[in-house]
Amino acid sequence: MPQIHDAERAATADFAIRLDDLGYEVADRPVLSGVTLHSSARRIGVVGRNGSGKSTLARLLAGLLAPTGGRIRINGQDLYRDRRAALDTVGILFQNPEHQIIFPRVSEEIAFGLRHQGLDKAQAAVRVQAVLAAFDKPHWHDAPISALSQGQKHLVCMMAVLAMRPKLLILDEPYAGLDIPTRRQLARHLHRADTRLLHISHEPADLEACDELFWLDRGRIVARGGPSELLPAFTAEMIRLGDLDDLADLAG
Ligand SMILES: Nc1ncnc2c1ncn2[C@@H]1O[C@H](COP(=O)(O)OP(=O)(O)OP(=O)(O)O)[C@@H](O)[C@H]1O
Repeated sequence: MPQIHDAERAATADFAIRLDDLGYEVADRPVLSGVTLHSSARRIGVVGRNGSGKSTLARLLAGLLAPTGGRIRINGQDLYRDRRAALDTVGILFQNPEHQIIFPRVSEEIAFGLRHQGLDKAQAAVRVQAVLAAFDKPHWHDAPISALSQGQKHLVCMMAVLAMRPKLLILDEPYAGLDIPTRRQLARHLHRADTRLLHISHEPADLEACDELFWLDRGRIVARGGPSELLPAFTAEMIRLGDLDDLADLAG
């Protein structure tokens, strides 16, 4: 039905990621070069092998790093310069929950970002209870995070980020090292959440549900497309590379 199509387009068109000729250098060495990516898709995937620049791209998108060249706009905003807008716009989940978690108890960890967003203590407490209830974990309120498993720590990070109601959630390989049931459970929670996703991974299976994909190779976007065309091509190339005996790429 064309009306639904138009309505869907209008709903997604109001949120856009625009990267123009983005570059990032460390000590004169390019990590990302000439990255141009425009998308209003609800679930965007970025696939690339180890060292292709994925985590750097995630941090740039979240406004945690400043580009050394080009321009990034998320919803028209420069999130590196406008930290307040960044807090309200983008959440990020990292590979390792230990890099994200600061506080000893679950409720404190979830409340932290909310207080930064400007909620007072009572408002944050209400939001913490609500998110714990939504994930069926009210009994985790005072739980010491150090006693949780790796998968449970990932879930705490996810709850803390989603409690802030980001418009865009960036996933930087958050499922690495988790078993299949845990990955599937976390993925199900995420897909229920009312947020756009930008999922970064070297694992094609993580990205099958994306609407639009970008292939990052040696700091450049080398292909763009839907999962059914791009993921088989990526997998074939990874197998081809894996069959070579050349480890030069791992030398850094
Ligand atoms: N601050 C930095 N200092 C030195 N080198 C860096 C820095 N940040 C990134 N790099 C280099 O840039 C390249 C891309 O790193 P990045 O972590 O973004 O890749 P990645 O695709 O996320 O890799 P992986 O999948 O292995 O996590 C690597 O060669 C890395 O060593």
